[in-house]
Amino acid sequence: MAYQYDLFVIGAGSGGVRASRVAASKGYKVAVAEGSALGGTCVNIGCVPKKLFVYASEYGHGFGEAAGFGWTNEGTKFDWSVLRDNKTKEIERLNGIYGNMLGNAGVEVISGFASFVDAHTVMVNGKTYTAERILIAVGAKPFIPEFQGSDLVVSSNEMFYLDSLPSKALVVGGGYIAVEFAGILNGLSVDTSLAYRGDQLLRGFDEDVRAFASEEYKKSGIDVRLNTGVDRIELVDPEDQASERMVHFKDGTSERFGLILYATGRVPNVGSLELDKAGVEFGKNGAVKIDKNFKTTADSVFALGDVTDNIQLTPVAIKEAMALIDYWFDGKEVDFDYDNIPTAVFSQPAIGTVGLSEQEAEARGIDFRVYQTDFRAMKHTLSGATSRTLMKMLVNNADEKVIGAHMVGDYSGEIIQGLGIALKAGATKADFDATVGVHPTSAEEFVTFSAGALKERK
Ligand SMILES: Cc1cc2nc3c(=O)[nH]c(=O)nc-3n(C[C@H](O)[C@H](O)[C@H](O)COP(=O)(O)OP(=O)(O)OC[C@H]3O[C@@H](n4cnc5c(N)ncnc54)[C@H](O)[C@@H]3O)c2cc1C
Ligand SMILES: NC(=O)c1ccc[n+]([C@@H]2O[C@H](COP(=O)([O-])OP(=O)(O)OC[C@H]3O[C@@H](n4cnc5c(N)ncnc54)[C@H](O)[C@@H]3O)[C@@H](O)[C@H]2O)c1
Repeated sequence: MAYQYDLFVIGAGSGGVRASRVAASKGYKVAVAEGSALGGTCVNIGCVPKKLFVYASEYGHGFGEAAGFGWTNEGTKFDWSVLRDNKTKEIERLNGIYGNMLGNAGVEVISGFASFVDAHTVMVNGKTYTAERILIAVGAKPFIPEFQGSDLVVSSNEMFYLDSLPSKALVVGGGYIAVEFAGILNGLSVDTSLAYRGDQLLRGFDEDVRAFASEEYKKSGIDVRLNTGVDRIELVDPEDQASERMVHFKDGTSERFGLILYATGRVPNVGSLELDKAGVEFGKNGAVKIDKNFKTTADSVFALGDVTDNIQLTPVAIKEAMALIDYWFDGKEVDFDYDNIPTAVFSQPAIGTVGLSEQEAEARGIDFRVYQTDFRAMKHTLSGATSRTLMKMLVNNADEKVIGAHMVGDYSGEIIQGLGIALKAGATKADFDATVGVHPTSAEEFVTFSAGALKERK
């Protein structure tokens, strides 16, 4: 049967743009449907605007720290609307670039939300389109639990377009988005509390990293409240939707906040797709089920990125798209390596991590040793800040390979990228030791770990 397209992609985000652009450049007739702005979560309401906000908030600490270096800065002021609107202009510029990129590659961009008619047909704005293959790349959306007053909170989506900044905010959650936005708000002089229901922030990260980061967040001015749950939320003035919110915590205390951000996870964005019409099965939270070649339970339908609820990172969605292209065009079975994916949390201080945590290495029964240090970075000898940097490295005793590297401190995100290459290449502790350091940096600690830094493990 003849189809209108070789490939129809649903969602022009990190994975969808890459898959459609490369497939078109290799000769496929491709269309992509996008219901919102081109570029998806990362470009519009994720990585990019978030990082711009992080830069903005770092100045909040920077002006104070500059005094120790001789600067006087009187009368510094922050105007939220300037940051928000300059950010939006930049994002609109990127939307245009994405449009051009897709157009130049010959991809037809269809504006609107798509849903399935069958395993080879989708509908957008009442019009049907047929394709030999369909790729689901619709990403994820914020999950906010339902409780009394849950309509009075915002998700990360709204944080990028707030009319004004509150003087006092509560962030609920303990993952990437919670700690990143707590840092942003705190740096922008908002009195910020971070409430997490568990014992420690950042579940899944190395335990030393979690504890160290948590302490550093406190030092930076965030009111970190662990084992803290919200019972219900009310408007302080029930007649005024814009009034402050009264948060009643589970321990019986109550407190007013101007803004409450819920960063309590993200779930696959499959609500509008009508997956059952295509015979596409999904599991927990709507995660589309795929095999190792990204094929769903329908032979003509594939899925990748956040909608599969695996590792929710932009470079992962992009690499998955490239692996799928290799499978389609070169018949290469996908063998995606989900180990050793470097990642950074752009909190303040930032966290960089690649490979195994100490707890993961233990759980895998590996015989390993740990080098660990924490120190005051040179900048802070004059800045007056009390913040410290943590570095940690795990080495497999069996083959001497470095199996994990972790850092909490300035530039962690930048530093961990290079270490990601080293781990991917199978570098040993001896390779690290043989590498000449870059002086004076924090990063050089990773090539100078000596026996003195061996951690005594229980
Ligand atoms: C606040 C925040 C900060 C983040 N920061 C980082 C970071 O610093 N680094 C990092 O690596 N990752 C970060 N992420 C995660 C990253 O954004 C995602 O992992 C990535 O965007 C996933 O790509 P994707 O292609 O799966 O989906 P998305 O980029 O989400 O794209 C999906 C697209 O599909 C569209 N869509 C949905 N349904 C339909 C439909 N029915 N029809 C047509 N279109 C549809 C959506 O509008 C969207 O544009 C962040 C996420 C958030 C929320
Ligand atoms: N720098 C980055 O690369 C970056 C930045 C932001 C987001 N992301 C990606 O986006 C994903 C989603 O981020 P996220 O922070 O929303 O999710 P997350 O899964 O990292 O964290 C969710 C947090 O909410 C808590 N939570 C869940 N349900 C709750 C409830 N009912 N009540 C109270 N707390 C609850 C969880 O315990 C957890 O701490 C991340 O896992 C990450 O992959 C990456």
